[in-house]
Amino acid sequence: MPSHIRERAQIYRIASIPGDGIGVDITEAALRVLATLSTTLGTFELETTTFDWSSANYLTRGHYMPEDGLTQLKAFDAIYFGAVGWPSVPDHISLWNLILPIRKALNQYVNVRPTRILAGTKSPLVGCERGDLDWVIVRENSEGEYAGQGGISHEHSDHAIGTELAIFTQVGIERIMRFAFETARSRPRKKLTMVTKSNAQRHGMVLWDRIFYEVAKGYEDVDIDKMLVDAMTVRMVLNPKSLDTIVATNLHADILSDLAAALSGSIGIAPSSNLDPTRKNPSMFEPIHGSAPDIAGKGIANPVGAFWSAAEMVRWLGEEKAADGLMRAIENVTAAGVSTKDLGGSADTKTVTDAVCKEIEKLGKLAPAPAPASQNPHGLSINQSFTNRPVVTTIKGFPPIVALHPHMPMRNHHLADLRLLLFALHALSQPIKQAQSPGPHHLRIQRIPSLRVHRIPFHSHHPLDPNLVRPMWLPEGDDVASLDIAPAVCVPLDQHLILLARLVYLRGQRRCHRLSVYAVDAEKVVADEEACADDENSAGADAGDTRELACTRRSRWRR
Ligand SMILES: NC(=O)c1ccc[n+]([C@@H]2O[C@H](COP(=O)([O-])OP(=O)(O)OC[C@H]3O[C@@H](n4cnc5c(N)ncnc54)[C@H](O)[C@@H]3O)[C@@H](O)[C@H]2O)c1
Ligand SMILES: O=C(O)C[C@@H](O)C(=O)O
Repeated sequence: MPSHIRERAQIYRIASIPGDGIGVDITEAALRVLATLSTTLGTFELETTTFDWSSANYLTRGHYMPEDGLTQLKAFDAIYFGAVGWPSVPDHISLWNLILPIRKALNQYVNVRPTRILAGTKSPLVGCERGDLDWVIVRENSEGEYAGQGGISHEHSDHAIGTELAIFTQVGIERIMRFAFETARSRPRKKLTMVTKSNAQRHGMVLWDRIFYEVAKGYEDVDIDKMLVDAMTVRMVLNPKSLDTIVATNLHADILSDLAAALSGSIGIAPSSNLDPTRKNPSMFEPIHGSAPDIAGKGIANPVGAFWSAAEMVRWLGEEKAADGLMRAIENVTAAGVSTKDLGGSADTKTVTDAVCKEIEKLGKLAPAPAPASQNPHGLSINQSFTNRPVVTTIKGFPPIVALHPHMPMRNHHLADLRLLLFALHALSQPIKQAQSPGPHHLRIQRIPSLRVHRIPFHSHHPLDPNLVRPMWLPEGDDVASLDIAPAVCVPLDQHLILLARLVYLRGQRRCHRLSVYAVDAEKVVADEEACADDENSAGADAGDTRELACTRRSRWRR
């Protein structure tokens, strides 16, 4: 890597909610493992804030979250959750005052629950070997029996009536189906099984069936089948190999995923990701188990599900290699037979955690050096690897360059999705400060914030397809005066097309110009953005020639 280029570790802000019972033990263990991962790899940092929202505090304060709890969470890049629920508080109070409002308010409409038999562990199913059970359950996470509709009338009489209304909407079903198809398509077997109960439940479940087949038309490469949930339990036990990706309603998938976890060895190993695929809100990662009051405080909870959830969080944040490393470390430990009682071992939570940390450190020593950044002939330097994580590269004399390829589970086939590009704009609209060292020309971004953007009533033409008008996402708090996105300059760089664009917007009272550089190829969308200036300073910053532009920027930022 040329000496004038430095890569900075990416910083992510994590909200940690340990909750109750073993949620506290496994969250502590997971944060330790994450800290070891971050220190060992040096490619990312986590700034963790812990919230003491628990049943014990509910009993003393009268609430789990404060009134602005959900707003507070929105400021983070991701949420790490332990478990909630304690015998002294009715379960529907704990669930409906903490975890369910988070899932709902933060639009986490997908719950991904992978299950497989980890190295060194055994399924209770006779003859079921590693590889015979390798599933991803996609749980609809916002509606069904969890919609919160219903009530109790005549409560204190012999005629009490309780209703629990299951709500299924076209929008809700379609979006989960698309996510499930994309998930199935991304896996080697490209196989999706849809689960309902459309024989007995003749409205919402029938709608599920219909939409499943409609969405399937766009995924002819995915092999599909449909099961009734009762028969599905039989198939999971008797023919686990016949399944791969599974999509089911909120309630059905909740139940099936506990069964799946048990069939893969223990509920203690199973992870989950509550995702907002739009990435407008932080997603939440948690093991699927509860607070396990029967073993709480004994230090014997299996932390593997918590570690796996942490790996999924890191992956969602874009740190693929770190996630793979963490999974390797976990499986090296299970393969060595270091496991808790639920998996047939005798280790406690701390022993397993220590072992995983040691494995991470060992793997860190073997890790190859990061790929060097490439320098294009026009003076713009872009990280060559175009990985899924945001890469911040600082170049002496230039503002930082950010390469973003947000990990989009919904594959976007458009070449340059403006939303992604504006993520980069938003990232750079955060305070950029002149570093104290190493020199006056060295600029850096303090952090990449969570992608808090809001939709504004504004549309623009797609840069590559003038007929395609798309909604835009803009930096929070900034008013757009005008937008000028045009492929004025196209420079081929390693098989990537570089487009320049100019965004003019108001920041407070100032009028700002922002020049953007987009690197695009057929499969990836990478936004590479830089240069923002007050109006009076931006003269000459026209997208005429890349080399000239680079020079303009250099002199402007040197002042
Ligand atoms: N997402 C959540 O926060 C969540 C999920 C499920 C249950 N809950 C709540 O948790 C409380 C207890 O629920 P439950 O008993 O039905 O389910 P649970 O998952 O807490 O426990 C079920 C059984 O599995 C064992 N177990 C769970 N996790 C384990 C681990 N990591 N290592 C070893 N053994 C483990 C427990 O000891 C228990 O025997 C309830 O209040 C419930 O509402 C919360
Ligand atoms: O969502 C639920 O029903 C609570 C718990 O079972 C879970 O899966 O998180």
